[in-house]
Amino acid sequence: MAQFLTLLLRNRLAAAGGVLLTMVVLLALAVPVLPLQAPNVTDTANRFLTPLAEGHLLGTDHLGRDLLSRLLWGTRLSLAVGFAAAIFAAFFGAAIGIIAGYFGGRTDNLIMRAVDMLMAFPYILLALAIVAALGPGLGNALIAVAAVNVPFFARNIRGITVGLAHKEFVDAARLAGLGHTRIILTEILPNVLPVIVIAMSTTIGWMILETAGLSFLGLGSQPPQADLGSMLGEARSALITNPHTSVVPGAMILIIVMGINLLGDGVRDALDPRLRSGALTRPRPTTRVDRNGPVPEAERDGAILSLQNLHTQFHVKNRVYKAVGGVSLKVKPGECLGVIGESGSGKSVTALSIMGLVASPPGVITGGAVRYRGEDLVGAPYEALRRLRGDRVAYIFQDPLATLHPLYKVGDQLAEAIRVHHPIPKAQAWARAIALLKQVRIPNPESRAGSYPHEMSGGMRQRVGIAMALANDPDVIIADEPTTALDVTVQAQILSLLDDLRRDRGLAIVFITHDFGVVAQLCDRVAVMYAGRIVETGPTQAVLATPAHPYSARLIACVPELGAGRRRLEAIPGLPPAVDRLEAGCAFAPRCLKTRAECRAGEIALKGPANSPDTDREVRCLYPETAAVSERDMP
Ligand SMILES: Nc1ncnc2c1ncn2[C@@H]1O[C@H](COP(=O)(O)OP(=O)(O)OP(=O)(O)O)[C@@H](O)[C@H]1O
Repeated sequence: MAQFLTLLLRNRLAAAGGVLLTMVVLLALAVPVLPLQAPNVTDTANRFLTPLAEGHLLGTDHLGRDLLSRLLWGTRLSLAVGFAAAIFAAFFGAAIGIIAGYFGGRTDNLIMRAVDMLMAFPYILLALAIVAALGPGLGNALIAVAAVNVPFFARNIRGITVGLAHKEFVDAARLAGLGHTRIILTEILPNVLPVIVIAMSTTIGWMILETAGLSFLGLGSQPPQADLGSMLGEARSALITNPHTSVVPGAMILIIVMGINLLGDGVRDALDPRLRSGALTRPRPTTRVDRNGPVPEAERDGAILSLQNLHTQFHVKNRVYKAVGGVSLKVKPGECLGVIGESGSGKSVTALSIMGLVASPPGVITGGAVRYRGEDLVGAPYEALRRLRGDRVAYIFQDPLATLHPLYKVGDQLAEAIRVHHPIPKAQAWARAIALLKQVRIPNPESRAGSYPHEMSGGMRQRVGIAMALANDPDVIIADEPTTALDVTVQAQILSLLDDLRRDRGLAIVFITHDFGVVAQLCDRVAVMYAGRIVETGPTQAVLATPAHPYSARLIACVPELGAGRRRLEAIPGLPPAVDRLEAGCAFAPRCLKTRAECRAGEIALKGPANSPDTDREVRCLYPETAAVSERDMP
């Protein structure tokens, strides 16, 4: 709640709307105790007094009634009716939507067709018909306004509920034997509640306007009772001669509706952090580039892909998340580079930055270069990146279910991936798709090519993702934890396939993983990441045997060893730092056992361990583990 309020208040417009609305609501609540004149007492001798007349701050209306008093009493009534209508509409609409979405089938069909019928009438006509049937009066206007808004809530909430009804946690509740009512109340409702609140916050203003509209037509509040709409209706005949009588209630409607809408938008943003961060806006086809420093010079080192001091950040409102803070990596043809580190260390963002795939907003590449065959890809035109993506540089993503299209057969998706870059006949692409499925050890590939992603197991989908990466015989594969969903036998087969490809075809692989076993098996070199930076890099066997950075050492000590007997696994105490609040010095210092004052001051360079003859090893530490040197020096 506190976080919600902080987010809401940070939005200046929403805060202004909130202040405006709170003032109006407080004023409306205080009306009975304010020293106001009676709102309905007529005084024809003092008709149409202008504002600031003696005893009448806002003047009088056509019957000499005090406008200020009528305005405040009318505001109180309009607010009460608007809020009540919104609550009724939200309650009944959400209940209908949840029932239709949860039970589905015939129940859904019956309810939604009835809702469609209601929606088929223009809303004002429907409201008029309801008031005509029930008779004029504010209570009936409230019912009419609530009724015409029920379909809006019902449709919205039904859509969300359909998506939730078969989610794993709802199925789990069902399997645990919970009844429908309990599931709806404990599993569905908490998930749709924010949507209901958001929908309410954005429709209350509209409902106040609709109620005012009915009163304006004489169908809402009845004389002498004042609400904002009826005041406007009565002032209609004097619009030209005494405009203040219409301006006063009109201005109040404007203030209320504006206040509610500004606050409503703020509530929506605060309840949906993805909207705030820009994650729901359509991302640009390439990551935004805003390089502050000079572009690093190309190096002639035989690397097919090299990252030079790459910086990628997320700009969310006034916060800057430094997800990648100056990463330099290189991989040669036929080489496999492992990137390892705790969750959140920036491995995936580094990988996505290579082809400009970090979503913008909120992602921005703020420095460095990414060179493929010497060409800098940072800020390269979209067409150039599109030609490389999936063809020369391919990705295997972490979550294959999220990347495969649920409505197309996997064979078609593979064929499409090929035909996007190589316009070959469909039949030929289909045959290649089958060959690829075979290559990634999918049993019965001819029939499996005709399966939809949901018909496959997690491991099979993962292999389809791998097949798609191999589809165009790329030069570089960037694999982001590609074997996590695979059992050890299939994992071993896939690793040996990748290994064969790099040896036979010179495929370069950047392999992101948490698994040291995989790194040891496949990677020539390894880079250890922490808080968006490389803290150690070197040949895999050397780093695993004698880690130089205390973080690498402790990370390796966390790995259980098969057949190593009983040994205490040393978890690393504490948590990785938040990348929007990185302190000066070593980011690992708060968790390190060897921290000294100088570790927390200034930049620490990535360089070869002191006294080490090994130029291929680098560590970002002032006091690296000495074993890194001494053991390697042993004969
Ligand atoms: N849209 C975003 N807005 C703000 N911060 C983000 C966003 N996406 C990622 N981050 C931050 O960037 C950092 C790096 O995330 P990344 O996904 O690269 O981690 P990772 O090392 O790949 O983790 P994992 O192993 O769990 O996949 C994290 O601190 C994460 O919170």
